[in-house]
This record gives sequence, structure tokens and C-alpha cells, in this order.
Amino acid sequence: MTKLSVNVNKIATLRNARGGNVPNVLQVALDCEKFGAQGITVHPRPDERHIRYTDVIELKQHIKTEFNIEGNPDDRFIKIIEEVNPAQVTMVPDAPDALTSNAGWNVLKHFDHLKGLVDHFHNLGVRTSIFVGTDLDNITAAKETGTDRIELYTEPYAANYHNDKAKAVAPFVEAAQHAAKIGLDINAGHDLNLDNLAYFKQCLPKLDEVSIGHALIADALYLGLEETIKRYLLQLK
Ligand SMILES: CC(=O)[C@@H](O)[C@H](O)COP(=O)(O)O
Ligand SMILES: NCC(=O)COP(=O)(O)O
Repeated sequence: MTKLSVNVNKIATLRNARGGNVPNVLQVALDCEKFGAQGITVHPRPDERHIRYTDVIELKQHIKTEFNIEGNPDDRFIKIIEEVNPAQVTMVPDAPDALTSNAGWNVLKHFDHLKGLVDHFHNLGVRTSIFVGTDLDNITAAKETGTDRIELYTEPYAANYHNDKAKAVAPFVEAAQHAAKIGLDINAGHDLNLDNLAYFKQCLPKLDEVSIGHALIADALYLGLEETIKRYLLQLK
């Protein structure tokens, strides 16, 4: 089974545009769960332009499904993981001024740092995931950090899906087969949507979880949140 974790960053972006509490990030997260999502993802950034650190604490107190916190593991991020103790932490190497995540880790280059973080988060009882591209040696290095999972950065797949979907997915299939062979569980995310998700899942049957935010929230404007989540879940069957 592949779990759907809804990234609620974009709900926070909308809320922050007016300074009040509309839409209510917690209520939307609870509704995502009610409509069948098996997890909630947030990606706090240092400037708190969407999810705020206070949101992270509030969400943890109320949500019942798997809570996945993604982000660049700076001191503040590490502290919030220690405080909140989510089900999963996903380490992402995004620069503070990045518009959105735009690459996976070079694990070999940051090996000692990542290994130290994996050990630290494991000591807190938190499952770890490292955001990576499809390079096989890099995935092997991720395994050597002791991480439980990797999250495959799917933007290149999404960007090339309409040109040649078989070619677009091929490196991901190879990466997933390699990860499974060396004992890593596999998450995936970034720019997955109702067009490209079913084929990705069909080609990577061992996928454990996808985290989806931008397209899903945009679809909900037209379809409503309940129907949108239903459709995403159907793609993962
Ligand atoms: C790691 C990843 O791909 C997502 O967390 C993505 O960064 C979502 O963040 P935004 O909603 O800010 O684009
Ligand atoms: N890890 C990916 C994520 O949480 C959402 O990415 P996107 O669907 O907003 O591109």
C-alpha cells in the first residue's frame, strides 16, 4: 500500500496572505484525514513564509495519522523535531531562499552530517527519510547513514512525463529497485499530480508513501477537498 500524505504548506500560504486564520491549517489537516489521507506533511522554512513553527506544534497535538516534517535540518528544525517527535522526519537540502525544494542531497558530500542526524532522530524514536535524486551510488550512501527511507525527488519525472513517460520514469524505477534491494523503504514527492501519479505508482509498486501538496490543493479549488483526496487515493490503488 502506498500512503498519501497531504502537504498543507499551500493552505498556510493562503492563510498568511491575509494575516488572520482563514483558511485554518489545522482544520484543513483534520479534514484531509477525515477524507482518507493517511498522513500530513509540512515543510517549515526559516522565513516561515507558509508553515510556521507554531503550526507544527499545534498540528502534532491534534492529527491522528502519520505526521511527516520535511526541511533543511538547521538548528531550529532539529529543535522542533525534538519537541514534536513526529512519525517521520525528511531531511531536504533546500537553501533558505529557494522558492521550493529543487534538488536532493549529495549524500557522500554530507555523509557525516546526515549520519549524525539520522542517529540523533533515531534516538528520539523518529523514522528518518533522506530526500534524494535517482543516482544509485548516492542511494547506497544514504543506506549507509542508517536512514529508514529515502524520498525520491520527482520533479524531473513530472517535468518530462508528457514528453515521454516511460523515459521519464525509468531512472526512478531503477532507483527504487536498487533501494529495495539494499533494504531502504521508498517515499516520493514533488510535483506529483492527478495526471502523473497513477503511472508512477504502477511503475514503482513498492512505493511506501507519496507527499503531495501544490497540485492537490490547486485541484481542490475545482473539485473540493473531499473529492480531490478521493481521486488521489484512487491513483494509488
Ligand atoms: C521536499 C519537497 O519536495 C516538498 O516539501 C516541497 O518542498 C514543498 O514545499 P513548497 O510547498 O514550499 O513548495
Ligand atoms: N515532499 C513533497 C511534498 O511534500 C509536496 O511537494 P509538492 O506536491 O507541493 O510539489
